[in-house]
Amino acid sequence: MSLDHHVPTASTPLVLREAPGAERVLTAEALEFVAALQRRFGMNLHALMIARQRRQERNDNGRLPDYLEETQAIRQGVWQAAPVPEALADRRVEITGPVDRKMMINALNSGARVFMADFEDATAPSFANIVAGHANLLDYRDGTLTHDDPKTGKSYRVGENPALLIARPRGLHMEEANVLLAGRPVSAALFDFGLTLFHCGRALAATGRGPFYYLPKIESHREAAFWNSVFEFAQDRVGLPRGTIKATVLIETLPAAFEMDEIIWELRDHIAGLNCGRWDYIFSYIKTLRAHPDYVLPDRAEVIMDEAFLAAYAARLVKVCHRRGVHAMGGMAAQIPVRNDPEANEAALARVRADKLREVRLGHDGTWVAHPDLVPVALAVFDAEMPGPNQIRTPRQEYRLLPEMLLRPHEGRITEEGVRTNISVAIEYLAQWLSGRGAVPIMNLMEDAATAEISRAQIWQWIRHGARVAARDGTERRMDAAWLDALVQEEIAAILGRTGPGGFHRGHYASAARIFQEAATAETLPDFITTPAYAVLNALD
Ligand SMILES: CC(=O)SCCNC(=O)CCNC(=O)[C@H](O)C(C)(C)COP(=O)(O)OP(=O)(O)OC[C@H]1O[C@@H](n2cnc3c(N)ncnc32)[C@H](O)[C@@H]1OP(=O)(O)O
Ligand SMILES: O=CC(=O)O
Ligand SMILES: [Mg+2]
Repeated sequence: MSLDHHVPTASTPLVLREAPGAERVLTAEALEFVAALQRRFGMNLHALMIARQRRQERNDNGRLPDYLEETQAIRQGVWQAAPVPEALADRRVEITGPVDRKMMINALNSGARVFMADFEDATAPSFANIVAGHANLLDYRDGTLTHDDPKTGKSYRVGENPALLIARPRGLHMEEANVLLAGRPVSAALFDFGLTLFHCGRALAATGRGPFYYLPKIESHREAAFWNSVFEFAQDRVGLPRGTIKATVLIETLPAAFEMDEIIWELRDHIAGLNCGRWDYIFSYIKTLRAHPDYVLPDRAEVIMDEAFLAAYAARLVKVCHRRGVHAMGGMAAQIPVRNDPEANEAALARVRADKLREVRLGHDGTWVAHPDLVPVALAVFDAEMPGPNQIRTPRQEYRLLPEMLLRPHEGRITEEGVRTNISVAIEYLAQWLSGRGAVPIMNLMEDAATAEISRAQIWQWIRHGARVAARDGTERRMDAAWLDALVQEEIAAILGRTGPGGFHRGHYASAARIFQEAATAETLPDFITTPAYAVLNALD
């Protein structure tokens, strides 16, 4: 593999690393497109990231999130977004997964209406993974996405009626460290969006099946306006009519939950819906309210969708979406099939079924599943409860969602089991992430970047506020850094016992434990665990 296909100049991006497939993905024209986006929008993005910090400082100084006064007219106005295209009218079950070749084919063939090809929560963003993901999308475009597994002898081909593909680029806070423009890394979000649009946009538009996107981790309507400008610029440049791109915005940060109308308004020509990204949302709740002792959450397992701030947010999302004529998508239950234990498997499926029933009855127009075996489970619920393609026009009793309802914490205990589980999940997940895997089964649950963020943020929050923990021996003790240190050492000993020294080293467990412990004991909660982890991942890649 050589980099001869791309000779850098001062004004073109410099690609620092080789990766299989790069000669097809990182063509001079495609890189020039990414560079054009970066030149035009890089400074705006920088300003938006500073605005995030400023808002967080205000939250840290005692302010609580609230509806914005200056956008009241948008919230109260009678208006709707541009109509959702026919291809997206019925999206009752969407499967998500990393941009791994075999999994993409499995997802496209899963029977779900939509497949979200995820460069974000489900993908560890090594350059190899990212470039391979983009190469897979090129093959999807060309009808050549096939895979022959030498280990199992299984052959994978995309079948008839594949799921509709929606791509999720990385979040606005991420950089692609391996592609520099004028000496600075380009935005990972612009990189992923730019490459997918440049390579696949026109082909998808010609079939009426795209280009469609999920937009992650947006924190404000200004960020939505940013994406809208990116879409307009990008469509003009590749020769697509404005309004061709349709995005579904994940409402997965607490600040964004207060700006749902405004986000739809800013993207009104380019939006198809909002989605309850519940896992990042819980993480964002902890992060946004990190300085406030009254908002400490109980064990992660007790932070459930039908209560407190999560129930209020889901209800608001359905209400706002339907008022504005777009889809209100549900989210991901963490349960996945349990192999070799029929009873545990049935219990997991029952949890997923109950979650999907709650969503469809609340008014959601579709939902997410993490695994092909869960597609029929979710489909059965939505088919039984949702006779039409969606519920956008189904009238519903609406009630006013006050700011305090969107902020109300769950009640429940913090237990030693909860503390130990968070430590174990965070270290195991980070080790897998550093090994190149972004979605992982741990203790029979789907874990990805969002769920792992909750685990590590909870430990930080409990230390910061000296939470009282119900210990195994029946006593109560305060969470502190010294106890965390002892528990991390125990966890490391247990992992070493399981893996042996070679496996421990190869599995990157020491780095994982260090990244986790530093983040959990930092003076200020670090914004994203994937930022320090990315520096390590990129050095390993
Ligand atoms: C918070 C959020 O952002 S949620 C969205 C992001 N997260 C995700 O997308 C998670 C997606 N899910 C997954 O990655 C996986 O299901 C995991 C990691 C949870 C479990 O993976 P595994 O333990 O490997 O699952 P399992 O062994 O049961 O897989 C069985 C088969 O289903 C396939 N499969 C499992 N999940 C998926 C998926 N989401 N998409 C496509 N195929 C899948 C496997 O590749 C495997 O295929 P094969 O039989 O052809 O080899
Ligand atoms: O991206 C989805 C989430 O739950 O986080
Ligand atoms: Mg998320």
